[in-house]
Amino acid sequence: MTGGIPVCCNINEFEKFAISALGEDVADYYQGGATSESTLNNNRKAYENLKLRPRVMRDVSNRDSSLTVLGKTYRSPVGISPTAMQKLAHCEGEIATARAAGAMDAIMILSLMSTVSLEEVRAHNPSTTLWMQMYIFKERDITLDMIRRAEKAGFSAIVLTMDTAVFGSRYRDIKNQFAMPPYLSLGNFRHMEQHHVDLKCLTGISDYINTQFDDSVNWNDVSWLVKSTKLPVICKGILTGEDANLCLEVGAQGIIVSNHGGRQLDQTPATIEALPEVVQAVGDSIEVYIDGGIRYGTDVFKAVGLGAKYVFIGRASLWGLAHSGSNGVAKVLQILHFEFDQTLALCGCTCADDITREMIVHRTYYEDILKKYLSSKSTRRKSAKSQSKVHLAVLRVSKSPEKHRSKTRKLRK
Ligand SMILES: Cc1cc2nc3c(=O)[nH]c(=O)nc-3n(C[C@H](O)[C@H](O)[C@H](O)COP(=O)(O)O)c2cc1C
Ligand SMILES: CCCCCCC(=O)C(=O)O
Repeated sequence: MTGGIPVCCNINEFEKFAISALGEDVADYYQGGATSESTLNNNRKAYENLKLRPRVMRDVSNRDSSLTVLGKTYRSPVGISPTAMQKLAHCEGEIATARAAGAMDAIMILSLMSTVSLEEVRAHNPSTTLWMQMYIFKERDITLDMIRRAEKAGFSAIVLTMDTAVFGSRYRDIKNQFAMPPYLSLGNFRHMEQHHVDLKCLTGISDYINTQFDDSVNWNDVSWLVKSTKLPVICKGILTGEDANLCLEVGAQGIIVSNHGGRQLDQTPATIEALPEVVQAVGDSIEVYIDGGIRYGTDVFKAVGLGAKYVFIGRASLWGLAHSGSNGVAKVLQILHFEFDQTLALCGCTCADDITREMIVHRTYYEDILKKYLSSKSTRRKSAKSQSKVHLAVLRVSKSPEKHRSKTRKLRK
């Protein structure tokens, strides 16, 4: 315990603490997903379904766990995805998250729906790499104005969220009648009265999104957005190869494979399941990143091994923020960084480029081997006599391993 706050060693402990410390409606808003929450749960399950095939004895003394994104190298292999209304978790909100990202050398994507304005977040964190998340509003001027403000404030990319044509059904929020509390406001919209009144209604957030966001948006609008800024545009919410190719066509510079943390369309694949299709579709023509369900350094390893150039966390950073503000977020990033480095070492890798496909297999790989092995005719246990002959041969390891192997093969026959 430090000052009554428990020390947390992993992301699950941060989550447990945050859930117990936050009000039930906020905890549900942060933790919950859409509809049956199947996608939400699958985002985690799919990582558990992937197993590591580590290589050993490969001199891993000189390791580098940094990753390079759009030509810039970051010490932290994990960045922060946009999450709305961070003052619900901590009084400093997005300012604290950005401070942690800066300290750990991680990218932070600021939600357009932040409780601190983009200018304030920047002013408090002049050296953090900040990307600005964007929606396309019915009133295009709102989007354009936000882009200009982000450019002026020195943000280095625009992240267009593409999976929010309409708002997902989050039954926990409906049951809780979740709305933004009256003491908070959306920092970027402070001068626009309408954007506050709407959010304080009982069905506030979903009504707001369904009335303000344009559900007629299409790839022409993405193309328009790409042309309307000098900043690189990153498309967030891509789950198919077809859409990944369209991102390329409209001139985007990055893709975030994301299902919005299971909060929008339910029954989509886990993001780690969708990643290979996207990577295969676009090859090296555009950088592909991922978020959704990342809680361990082994998850980062698996994502990078399957082709992600960088990895983002949403809820995990909120759990850190709720625990101890900026220090908590920094600690969460530190844990994931440490665990990723440890996974590299224990898998026989010194850097991300050393991770090979053979090191990551689906759980069924071992199930299939086991099934074949068990059903093969040669699985009958050898007689005690022939077993001990094999054992003796192993002990008498000859100088030539090949000679030794053929000897034991003969003995096994
Ligand atoms: C509380 C909460 C708020 C979110 N707000 C936004 C947002 O404002 N814009 C956006 O593009 N995505 C938003 N997301 C989705 C995240 O950016 C991200 O895709 C997702 O959280 C990743 O999954 P993870 O939480 O399992 O890491 C939000 C997610 C959560 C949990
Ligand atoms: C105040 C508007 C909330 C925007 C929705 C944030 C979001 O994307 C989420 O998943 O929640």
